[in-house]
Amino acid sequence: MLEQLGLIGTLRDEDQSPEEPDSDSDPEEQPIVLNRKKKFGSQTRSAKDFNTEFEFAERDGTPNDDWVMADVLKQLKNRKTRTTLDQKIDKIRKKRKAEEKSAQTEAAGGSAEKMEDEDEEEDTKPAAEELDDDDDDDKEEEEEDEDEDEFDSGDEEILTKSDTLRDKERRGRKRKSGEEAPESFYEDASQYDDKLTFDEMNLSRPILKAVTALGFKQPTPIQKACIPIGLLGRDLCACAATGTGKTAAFILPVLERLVYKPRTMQVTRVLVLVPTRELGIQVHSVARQLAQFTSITTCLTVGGLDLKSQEAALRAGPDVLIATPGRLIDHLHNTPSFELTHIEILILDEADRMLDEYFEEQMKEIIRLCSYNRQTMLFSATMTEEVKDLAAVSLKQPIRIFVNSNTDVAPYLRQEFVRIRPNREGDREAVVAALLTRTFQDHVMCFTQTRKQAHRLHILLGLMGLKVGELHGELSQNQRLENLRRFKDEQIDILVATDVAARGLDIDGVKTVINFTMPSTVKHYVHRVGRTARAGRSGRSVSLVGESERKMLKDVVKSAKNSVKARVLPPDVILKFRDLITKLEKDVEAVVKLEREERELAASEAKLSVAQKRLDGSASCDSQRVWFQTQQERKQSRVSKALQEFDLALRGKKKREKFMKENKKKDLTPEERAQFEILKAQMFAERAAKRERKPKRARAMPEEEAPHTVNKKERKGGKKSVFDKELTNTSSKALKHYRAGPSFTDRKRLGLDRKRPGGSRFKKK
Ligand SMILES: Nc1ncnc2c1ncn2[C@@H]1O[C@H](COP(=O)(O)OP(=O)(O)OP(=O)(O)O)[C@@H](O)[C@H]1O
Repeated sequence: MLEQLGLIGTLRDEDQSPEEPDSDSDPEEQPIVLNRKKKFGSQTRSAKDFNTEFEFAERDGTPNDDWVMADVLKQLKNRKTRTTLDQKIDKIRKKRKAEEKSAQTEAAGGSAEKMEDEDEEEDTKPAAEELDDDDDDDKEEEEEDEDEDEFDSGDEEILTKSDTLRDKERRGRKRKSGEEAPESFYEDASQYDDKLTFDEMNLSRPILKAVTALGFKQPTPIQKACIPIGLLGRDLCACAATGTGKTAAFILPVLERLVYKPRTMQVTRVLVLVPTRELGIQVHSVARQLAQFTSITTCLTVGGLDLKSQEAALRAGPDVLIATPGRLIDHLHNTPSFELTHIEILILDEADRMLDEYFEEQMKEIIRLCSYNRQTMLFSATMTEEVKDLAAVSLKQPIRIFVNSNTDVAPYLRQEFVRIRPNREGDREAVVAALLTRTFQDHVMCFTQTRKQAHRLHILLGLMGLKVGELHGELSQNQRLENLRRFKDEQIDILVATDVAARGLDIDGVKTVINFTMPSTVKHYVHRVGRTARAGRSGRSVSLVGESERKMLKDVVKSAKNSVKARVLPPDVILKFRDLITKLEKDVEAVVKLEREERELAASEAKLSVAQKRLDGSASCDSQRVWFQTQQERKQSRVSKALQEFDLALRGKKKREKFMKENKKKDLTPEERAQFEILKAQMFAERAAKRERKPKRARAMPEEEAPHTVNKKERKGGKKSVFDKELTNTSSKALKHYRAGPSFTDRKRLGLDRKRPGGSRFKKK
């Protein structure tokens, strides 16, 4: 079977024969076995990953954060659409059903001979009607179940080589990564007191009370390692697998320090930066819940929520501010009296993302505005070079806490792959539809590379009668939060999302993550699949892997600690779903048309209302906000960045160029659509690789304070240093500054004599 699949050969070693499947039984009925040697259960869990006595998943009831969410929802702008996408999908489905019914009645009126013919046709029809019709009869359901058994019991194969080999590779890698992190810079504190309890952490009563209210019985390893160090006020750089409680690991010491050292002024003392709005809302919710029995105030400042109420909240000087970079900078420029000079603690959640190219300019600006004498803490499940680079310039004697390696997936995750055969790229939608209708019916997150594909999958699966929602950057904030809420509340079974939902989101009970295409990097993969198997629970990921994505699969297999499996769908099932999708294509178009019409109507209504207001003389003449980058500039820089990426991805790759050119204008076939998704991921990966090779530019403090970070290439090369810039800056302000020499604060900071050589600048007359 595996040879037929040809998976092992290219994945690992040509000569290596595949191992036998470990189980013939139905995986749905059995607890998921993640490691063939270690059976699932507390007795045999790897001591490395978790303490055997540690009951992560057990809590005293589910904490309720509705009260926190209610406050957030108040900040939403109420932009209503006429009808939701689901209503449109429903409308088209009903229309189609009615058409089918009338066709059937017409056919029933025909001759007996004709009827026989049609019956035969029905038999050859795919699971189509069985699948998309809610009123399936029992017989059909039975057939489905049989299919399911057949599929589940025999079709899984093990892909990976023995664990020993992987261990060897890991040891090799560890040694390597040890070399990458010179001890001179990082003090390593990855070892922690495994027996430490919350009570022994010197946390004050109101905080311990909140910990209990959240149902946390014991700290997780990353919490045991980070909380004591965070409390000491030390800078740290922490890495632990997804879903292992990093949020509380940084919130708890922060709150304790605020309780211990009460405020003397009404100023913001803690800043937590996150990459996405939803993550901001989530972190804010955790912070509020953990601070609920203290007088500590928190504030959320993320895009998509009401600016005015955020401004008012910021002016009050909340103790803890949780923000996304863009919105924060907007406030820094436009909210009078709001500044970061009093920030005592800066936290970057998803630090590698916060410090990558995308946020580079904004982060430089923010770090520059923060007080220098602060504690800085970096957290992520995937700490990388960029982090080390910025850590080198903005952390002071940092402590490195790596509870997991940066490619480790969640400990109880079972990883599976479905091979997409060459020239069968167009099967992806069919495979996903088959998986979602037959095997993974609820609590599923499905990731796509593009918003367009996410939207299409939503429509397609919706037309098949599944309860689906989507989450990506093209939706309004209302829609994003509403879809997330519906998924959390189990009103929808499947959430189709782009990478905007890949990091940090903690959605209770996600059982399965499906990757429509492999993400662009292993890092992205780790975060995507990290939406399941959280807080000590088990979960499963299923990734569709085509020819061009094998390299990525190979990387994932290499870093996997547990066996990685190949899931095989019977070809006839795929065929049936493919036919079904072809049949539904018209309906997809009809839904898209409804959407377009509604959009056009809304646009012309908006124009009308603006014109009306102008006529009435009531058009708003609000003063324009000042942008860090104006909307136009941001747009321009995005376009030029996209062009650069595109250029980079196509350079020397004629095939791609041809493909992109040919397919830009016409409607894409399923194959082309899938190919486009993969290309997008590849382009992203290439850009990331290029970035890796590029000398890093982020400099958060003067060079002399981080001498070991000065890049040799930069010194030699044409790149201008801060020094060069200073020499060539001839603005009157700069000249005055140089004539006067270092300021009092600079002298103090650099340990120079506090008095200027020539006495005071302002001599008494
Ligand atoms: N000590 C604890 N005991 C039980 N549950 C906990 C504990 N600490 C955190 N949790 C729960 O674990 C889940 C995951 O936590 P969190 O979202 O902080 O993970 P994370 O490590 O930040 O993940 P990611 O890398 O995906 O951002 C949350 O539901 C949280 O409430």
